Amino acid sequence: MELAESLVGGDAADVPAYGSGGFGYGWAGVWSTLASLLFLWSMVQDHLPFQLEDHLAAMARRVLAAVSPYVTITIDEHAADSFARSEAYRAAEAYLSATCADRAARLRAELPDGSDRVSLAVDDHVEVVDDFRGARLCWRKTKTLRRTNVIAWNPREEERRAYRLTFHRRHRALVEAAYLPHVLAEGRAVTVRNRQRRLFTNNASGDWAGGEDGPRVWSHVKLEHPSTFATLAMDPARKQEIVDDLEMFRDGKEYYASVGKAWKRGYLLFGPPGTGKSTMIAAMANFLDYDVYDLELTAVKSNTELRRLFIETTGKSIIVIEDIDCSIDLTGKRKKSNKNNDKKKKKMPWDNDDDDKDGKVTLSGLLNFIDGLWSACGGERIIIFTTNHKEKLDPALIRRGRMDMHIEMSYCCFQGFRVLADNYLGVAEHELFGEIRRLLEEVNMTPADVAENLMPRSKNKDVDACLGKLVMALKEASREAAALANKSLALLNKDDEDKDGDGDGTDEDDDEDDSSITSSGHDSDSDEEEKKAQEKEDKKKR
Ligand SMILES: Nc1ncnc2c1ncn2[C@@H]1O[C@H](COP(=O)(O)OP(=O)(O)OP(=O)(O)O)[C@@H](O)[C@H]1O
Ligand SMILES: [Mg+2]
Repeated sequence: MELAESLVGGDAADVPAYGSGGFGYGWAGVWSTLASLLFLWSMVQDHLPFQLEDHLAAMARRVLAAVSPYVTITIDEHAADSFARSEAYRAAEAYLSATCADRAARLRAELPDGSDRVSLAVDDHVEVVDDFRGARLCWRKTKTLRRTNVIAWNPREEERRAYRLTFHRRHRALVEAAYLPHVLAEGRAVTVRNRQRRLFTNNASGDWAGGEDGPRVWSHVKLEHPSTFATLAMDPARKQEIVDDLEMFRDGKEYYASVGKAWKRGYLLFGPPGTGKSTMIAAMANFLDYDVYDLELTAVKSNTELRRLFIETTGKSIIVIEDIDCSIDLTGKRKKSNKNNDKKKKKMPWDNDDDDKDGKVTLSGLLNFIDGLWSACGGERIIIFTTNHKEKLDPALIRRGRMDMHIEMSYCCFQGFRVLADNYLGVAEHELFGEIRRLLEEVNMTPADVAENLMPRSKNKDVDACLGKLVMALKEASREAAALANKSLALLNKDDEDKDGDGDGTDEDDDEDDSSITSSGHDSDSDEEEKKAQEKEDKKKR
């Protein structure tokens, strides 16, 4: 309605020649008189001072508005004092391209920035008629040259473009209340359908220097990952559950509003490396048609920066933090140096910082990012964390409401293998399938490894050779697993024998082992205390 209100400020002077445009109200005489007046007007225009000319033009508009049964609404390309294209203009353009372009005699082809698809728009000064609930609505794109004494670098800056919507005044209420909101909604939907999706990454805060349109906190490239749910290898029932959940989210705006929940949803993807967590994110983005914001948390220096990054994301997007356990100090305390840490471990922003110093991302900052008041602004956002070690994550971080759905990405099952075999080799059945099923039940192999084995080595897909290669790899993995199991068993037996030999059980090593097991309870208690103390400290700072 707000938009409708603002749009209805247009004048009624630019009424097109409806005698030929299809309105047919028998005003031919009036229009021909007007045409003569306009001709006369253009003749005298050049000889009048500016002020007088403007005055006469305003008067002519008033006279015309009084006698004409039509109303014209103008949607300018640029709102006053703005360089950016007005949203209403873009929506009208997208709406007309999608709904009325096929009726236009003259079209203009454009290749929008970063898109591969040519878009067709109604050309300047071409009239198209739209029907809406029995009302006929006439659209025309106009282009006038702005009169200015300033010489512009770019001649296009001189042009003033606008869409003019003309209709009979009896439809005015309908247009304001229903048609304009319809154009806006449809136009936005078309823009979303046609847009090139983007993959964003956060810039280091030192590079946030402001441009004309504000600081650039994110940079982006085209999102071109080809993964879909059809190509994702996993248990089909679980896959369907995820698809249903995503659909429910995407279409759930009213539902979320009705239950008083912010329109956002969190997914935790966990599992060993190579089981398809990142692939799943791409499949989700492709399914929902959302942008992806890949948040590199180690480049964020403070909770304030984190909030800023969130505010700068748009709706219809997935915000991803990969390997969350490696990106933040989940205990809220300072990390101890640990040489045995994961190979993926990244340098933390607080590594060289004093703990008491302000300016670092804390667990509570991250919790607020996901679930605080700010997280609700804008809506329609999905937040995804991935991890190889779910058990390392703070329960507060992954509780329902923050991470609503926990999805385990696991080793390749037979159903998953079938998807891969179909994708990579185009086979749905084969005599080796039975053996592969049996081996997959025995051995843990990631979908990444299965896929690599199935990948043909030449253009002529040799299905037998590829499946044979997989069988060999599975057998090899099975042998290795058996050897490892034997080795572990032998070590355990040796340990038992050592203990029996010691008798008193006061071996130093034993003590150490025991303490690491029993102290885990104590450690976790003191961890808990330290975490609470840290959170209090954070709150105070804020
Ligand atoms: N479930 C799967 N379905 C289809 N392809 C998969 C699947 N899992 C892995 N792959 C293949 O293996 C490659 C690696 O997978 P991906 O990067 O998604 O693993 P990941 O779980 O994110 O690993 P990491 O924990 O190391 O980040 C992908 O490019 C894809 O080709
Ligand atoms: Mg990954």
